[in-house]
Amino acid sequence: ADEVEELQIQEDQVEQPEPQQEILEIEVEKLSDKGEETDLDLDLTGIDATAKLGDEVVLQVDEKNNNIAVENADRDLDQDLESLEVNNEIQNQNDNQDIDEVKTVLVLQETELSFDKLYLDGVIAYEDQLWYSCASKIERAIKDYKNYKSVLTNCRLNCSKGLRSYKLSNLTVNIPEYASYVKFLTLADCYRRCKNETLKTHPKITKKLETAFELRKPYMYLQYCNYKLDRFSQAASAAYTYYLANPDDPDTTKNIVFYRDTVKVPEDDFIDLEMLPYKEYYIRGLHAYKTEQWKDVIYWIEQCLDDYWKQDEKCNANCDAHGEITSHDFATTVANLIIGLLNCRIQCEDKLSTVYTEPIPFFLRDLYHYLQFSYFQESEFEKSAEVAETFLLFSPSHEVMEKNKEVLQQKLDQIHSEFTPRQDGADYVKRRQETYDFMDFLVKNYKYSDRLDEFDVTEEEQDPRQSSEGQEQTSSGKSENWLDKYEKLGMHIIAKSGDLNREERFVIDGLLKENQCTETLNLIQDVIELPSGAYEFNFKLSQKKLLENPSEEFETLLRHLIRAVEYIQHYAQVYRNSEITLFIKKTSIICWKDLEDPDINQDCYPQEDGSCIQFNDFPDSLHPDYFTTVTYLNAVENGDFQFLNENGDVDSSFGVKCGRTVGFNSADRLRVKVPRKGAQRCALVVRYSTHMEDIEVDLHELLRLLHQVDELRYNQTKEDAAVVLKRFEDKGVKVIKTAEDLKGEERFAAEGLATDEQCEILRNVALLLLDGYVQSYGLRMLLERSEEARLFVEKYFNLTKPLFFEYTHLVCRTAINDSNTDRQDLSHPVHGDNCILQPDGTCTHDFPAFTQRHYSALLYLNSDFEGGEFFFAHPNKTEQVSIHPKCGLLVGFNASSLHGVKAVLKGQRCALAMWYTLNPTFKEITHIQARKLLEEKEAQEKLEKEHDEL
Ligand SMILES: O=C(O)CCC(=O)C(=O)O
Ligand SMILES: [Fe+2]
Repeated sequence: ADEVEELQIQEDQVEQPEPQQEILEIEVEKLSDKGEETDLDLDLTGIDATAKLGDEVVLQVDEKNNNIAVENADRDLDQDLESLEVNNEIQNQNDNQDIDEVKTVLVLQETELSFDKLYLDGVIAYEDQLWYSCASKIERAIKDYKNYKSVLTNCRLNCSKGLRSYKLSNLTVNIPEYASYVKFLTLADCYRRCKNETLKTHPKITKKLETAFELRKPYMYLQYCNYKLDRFSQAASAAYTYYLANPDDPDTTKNIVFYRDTVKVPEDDFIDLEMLPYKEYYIRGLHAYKTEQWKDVIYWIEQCLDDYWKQDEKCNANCDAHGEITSHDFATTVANLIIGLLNCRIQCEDKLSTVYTEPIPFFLRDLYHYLQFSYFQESEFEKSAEVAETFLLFSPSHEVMEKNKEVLQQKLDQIHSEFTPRQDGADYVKRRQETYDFMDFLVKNYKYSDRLDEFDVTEEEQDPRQSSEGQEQTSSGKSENWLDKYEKLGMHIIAKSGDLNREERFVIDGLLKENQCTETLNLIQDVIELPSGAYEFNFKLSQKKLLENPSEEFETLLRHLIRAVEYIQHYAQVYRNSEITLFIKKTSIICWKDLEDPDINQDCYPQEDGSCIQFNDFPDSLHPDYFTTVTYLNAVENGDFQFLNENGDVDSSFGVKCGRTVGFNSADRLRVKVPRKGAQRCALVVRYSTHMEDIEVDLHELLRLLHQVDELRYNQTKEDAAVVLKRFEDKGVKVIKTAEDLKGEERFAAEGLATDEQCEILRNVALLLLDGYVQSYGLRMLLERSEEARLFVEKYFNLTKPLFFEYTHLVCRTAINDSNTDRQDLSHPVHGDNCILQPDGTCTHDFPAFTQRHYSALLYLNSDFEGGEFFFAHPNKTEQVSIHPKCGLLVGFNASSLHGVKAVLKGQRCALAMWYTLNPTFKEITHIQARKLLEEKEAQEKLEKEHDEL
């Protein structure tokens, strides 16, 4: 009995890893089906030539009358015939063959049709609406591309492992310099030969074509052509496959929803057609884990690991093709190629950790955790110990695993002995470490002098048109472009590295707006005091608060904070102009207040991270792996930030204010001036590392929590669209213009969303807002009407995900001069609300556009003015249809629709303008705050009223 109990207790001590979950983020809209159905329905007798390359095709003389075959005969076959060898010989090479069974056989030879040509043909077939041909060509293109890629990879692997013979291996040279070249020459020769011998086709590839395949573009065509062929599960899988590589593409998410909700393709039929085996095993393993089928977990996760190593080897081998040639100088070119190669190898782990659309943190390491736990459950303690030890190579002294290890040591009676980790895992960790160290060294000692090479540019001049469209560019071009964009958004750089003596330092203004600072300061009510006397708020604390007291305001504030952090991270990354990713290592808000205890802080230097250190404790040199940004949240007199030099003297110093951001190496010397009595000096401090394993777990955990909060809230508020729309109808809301009337998709105009009285109140609110004073009934009206409008848009467009306010404002436009009524200019030029209209008429959804805005609506408040028509526009900015506003009229549309407002000629035009988003990260905070304010005001007014009545 003793033993049983012991077992119980120990098992409880073993903690389980949290399974990662990925939930499809899907936007909703109907599948846009361009034009009428145009399927041919010719009743002809065709030949079935639906075979793939390499198949034998027997000419069938039976009647077949499906239009697929017709289409095939029509076009597909004609084209293929050029590359077919018609093998009319009777198949009698084999003497034993019975003559009666002889058939005429067409052999499709694997000849010239390579993926480049197939893809092009597929696209042409798509344009010609030859759906069958399109689908089959694209499928073949994809297959050929896969084959092509795998040949290249295998050649690389086989050559580097010496599995192929080298023709050049007899080459002997005596000059040492030449000897060092021989290795590369033999490898290159082997690779070239291998390719020529094994490639079945000889595609002509351009960078553009390769990118198209890497971004899974062929699946976009495959999806549509299969859809037209009514092959819905195949179409759904193609759409899903495309989505995974392009999760931000709104059309694809729409399509997925269409297949899922309208066509009712079962969830399991959405298959990632590019899925690598280990990912599938991982998913199975995780499923088993959730259902506590330990044997299955072991089986699948072991399989997963096996295949992972193979894919990792391939990923590493393919990095050979990663370098960029940026110089004419031999040694510089080789050095740059090596850096490109290492960089690429470092990214393999991230790449392979992406099972869905985002890398799963600690993917590889946690495979060992799943195994460790499952082996334990199956009482295979030795194996459990082995994988525990392997896990610890990835994260030495990981608390949970250390505990588990102790349990295992007791179980196995090996109290003080170490276990032996797995060889493959150990090798991996070692190689990874070496690669990191190598790269670190290079970054420190070689790459840092990068800017010295600025004149060594061999690239062609960029086509300026291309660069404005955000095409691929050299890394330096890219960041300059970004900095320009940031500058346009009001993020003004006030001091850069040149001014600040140290390479990485910068100071910018305008990273946060005044209200963002105020909001963020509102967050920091629960803080912890640090030994230095400073106060800290962090994501760990916020998780706690979110769980204990889940207010929507706090939750939204947190989302805003996370967004701000991501923004700052991006700025820092771009500023450093480094290809090395900065991972967020730790985010905190640090407030220095005047210190009650004057002894603290006497002889140490207060730091932005809330510590206070001795001068001697400053590191001797900068550390290239760590970077810090500090974004101030309030203006403080006498709370300067000071960069110090080697002697501890002030090098440069800055006053602090909301939005000012300082970036510097984490090992840089600096000092914070602690504010005077009564003041507090708060800043958002983000520390970064170039190592992925340093990534802030609390941030991920918080994101997961926020996601859960969303799901929960949403599931509580879901309501059927038809029911809601009926309710609107009963209240007198009527759609007076549909998408068709308004000549575009996802547009409507409805009347009855506000009464004359409500309009009047809102107009007054608009005017009162100018003075910053609104009475509660005005505020209530504003919230009520905007909520009705939001709900109507959500339900009218039949969105299956909730629509959130992103930005709301009341705006009145007044005619400049009432007498001037022949103006032709626009009050608001033609634009899309979430994209930037380019001169060629396309509207690009790029930074700095508000790409998070998915839908827009305007609730008009009056009609007693002249001009001021709202209109939808063509890409060339000419008018499509126009609408004259009136009270209660709601115009709703997809935020990408181009539109404008004509000049107001006479009088004043008032409207409540609203932008909505499907992404809860962008929820409007002021809306939530206004609701809170209203509650407070109403309570106060009630009190006053009671008081009056007394
Ligand atoms: O006021 C209107 O009718 C439209 C305004 C608008 O399009 C905008 O502010 O983006
Ligand atoms: Fe607009």
